[in-house]
Amino acid sequence: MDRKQLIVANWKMHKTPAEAAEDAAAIATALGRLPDHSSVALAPPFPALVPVRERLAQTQLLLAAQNVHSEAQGAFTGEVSAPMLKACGCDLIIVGHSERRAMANESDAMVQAKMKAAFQHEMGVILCIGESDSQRNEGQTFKVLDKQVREAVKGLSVTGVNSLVLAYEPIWAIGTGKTASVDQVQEVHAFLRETLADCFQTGLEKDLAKQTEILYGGSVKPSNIKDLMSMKDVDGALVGGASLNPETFVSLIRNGFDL
Ligand SMILES: O=C(CO)COP(=O)(O)O
Repeated sequence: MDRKQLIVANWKMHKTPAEAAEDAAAIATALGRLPDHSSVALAPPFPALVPVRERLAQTQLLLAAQNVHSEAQGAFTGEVSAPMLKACGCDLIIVGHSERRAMANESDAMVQAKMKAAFQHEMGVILCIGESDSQRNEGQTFKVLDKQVREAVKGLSVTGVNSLVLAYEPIWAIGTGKTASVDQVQEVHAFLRETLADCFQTGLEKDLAKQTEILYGGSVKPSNIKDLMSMKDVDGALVGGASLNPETFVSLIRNGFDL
């Protein structure tokens, strides 16, 4: 069983629905048919999900949401639930992004509940984890990541493991232009693969955990994606800034997938 390659555009709080739909169509047209085992997903802001989905019909591109609430419905002003995102045509949900952990105080327990909601409604999860600058400088990187992974996947079913993608995003590398070195990234990804397998008991779960795609995120650009993806345990990227311009993002994908 081979791992797949995946490159995801996280558009964060950028683009109106019309702009997002136009850019999605431009990306899909420029890419054409993708090789087997290589996928691309777009994560626009909530209001753009449906228009982007419409433009992605008949294409292989996947649609991702940037967040989800753990409950299916209720008095949660400003929140969006998993069944709503499913109805918008989402394939994946980004959960636990460091910006949400910092801005909205999302705890590991909340992240876990959000993941469960996504799986219950048959969507995949891109689980973001990563250490801060001070945690790395204090030698806490592996301890922090170990806790984030273990707390998030506690009680996860086989189906859950099967629908999980990890995204290692060191906070100090997000939007800073400071990319982690390929050796730093490989070291962390290998650690994450082992840690994830160690979270499960059965052979099947452990095998699935070892096959989990692990993406890197943090100042990924067309110029560094090839080197990052040449590392053994790097299966793709979660891209912020360099995904906003369709031409730049398409060239990043071409370099990453060797197209
Ligand atoms: O946070 C990120 C993707 O989720 C990374 O953002 P940048 O690519 O802008 O550093």
